Amino acid sequence: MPDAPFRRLALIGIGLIGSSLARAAKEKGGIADEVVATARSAATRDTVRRLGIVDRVEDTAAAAVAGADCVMLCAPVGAFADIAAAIAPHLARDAVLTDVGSTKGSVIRDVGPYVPDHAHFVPGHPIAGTEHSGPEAGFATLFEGRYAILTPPPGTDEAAVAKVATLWRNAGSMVEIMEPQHHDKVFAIVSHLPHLIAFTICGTADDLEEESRQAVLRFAASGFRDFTRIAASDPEMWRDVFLNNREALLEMAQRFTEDMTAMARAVRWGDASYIEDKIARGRRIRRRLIELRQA
Ligand SMILES: NC(=O)c1ccc[n+]([C@@H]2O[C@H](COP(=O)([O-])OP(=O)(O)OC[C@H]3O[C@@H](n4cnc5c(N)ncnc54)[C@H](O)[C@@H]3O)[C@@H](O)[C@H]2O)c1
Ligand SMILES: O=C(O)C(=O)C[C@]1(C(=O)O)C=C[C@@H](O)C=C1
Repeated sequence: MPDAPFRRLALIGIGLIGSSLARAAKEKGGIADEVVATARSAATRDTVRRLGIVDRVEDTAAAAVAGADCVMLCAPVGAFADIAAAIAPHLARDAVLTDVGSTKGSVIRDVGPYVPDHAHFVPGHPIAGTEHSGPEAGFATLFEGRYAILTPPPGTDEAAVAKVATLWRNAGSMVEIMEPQHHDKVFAIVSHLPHLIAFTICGTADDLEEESRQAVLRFAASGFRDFTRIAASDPEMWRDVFLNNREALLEMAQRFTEDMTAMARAVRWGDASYIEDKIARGRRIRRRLIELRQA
């Protein structure tokens, strides 16, 4: 097992992402010698105790961070400001505070002001997940071969950034450093908009009158099924992502709406070459993505 960059890791919130990292720490090593966790509800804390995936479960975030040299926020991003306010007075000297939130500008805005001078703040985002949530949904290999993006504010202690990078590399990820605004724009198009579209198309189908709806479910082929996989994701997490990447998401949604209107117009007027051209472009993108993954 590789040497761990941290002695004690405190996970604040432990669902799919936190529990996957806890499992990776136990099964792969190289993450932290000891993992402590807390969650908002007693039921989740009991589940985590029963699963035996961490060394200790604490009832409060303040108790979980005491004596930890790494604290990772793994709750929905809308809860980060309150969590940061609650844990700030309990952070150890030179503790590294990081997170896994899907938005980065909002996390820097909400958490940054609470970070005491004696601690280091290294925002992060593992680009790995599934449509499942909760501590039972995690697995140790989730981060393998995936990117982990870090968005440290200017002047962040380089040793702290290096330690968080080592943690993610040992979990199996490729680490990239990005500007938070650039991150939010990129993930608005490759992650947040696709989820918004999936939730919306399922809603559109569900709004159809009862008879057609039964047909929709009965004859749902893989195209619609692929959307329902994404649409099965956690409502609280995605509500927070949308509301905390509002500007970039609205810009991408606007561009998408314009492109969809153009496509609908081509269908209405029978513009075969426009339609074929757009479909061929989608196909090229899919092929390029597959080639990149194989490289
Ligand atoms: N699911 C994904 O695909 C994915 C991928 C990358 C990053 N993320 C980010 O990771 C974070 C966690 O997502 P997840 O998929 O693990 O969610 P999840 O729903 O599986 O788990 C969230 C956990 O946070 C806890 N929690 C909620 N509010 C809390 C609070 N106020 N205080 C303490 N704990 C609280 C819940 O009890 C649960 O244990 C989110 O910020 C999300 O944006 C998710
Ligand atoms: O694979 C999935 O199901 C995901 O939704 C994972 C996914 C994504 O959109 O790619 C979702 C949210 C993240 O912040 C990162 C990854």
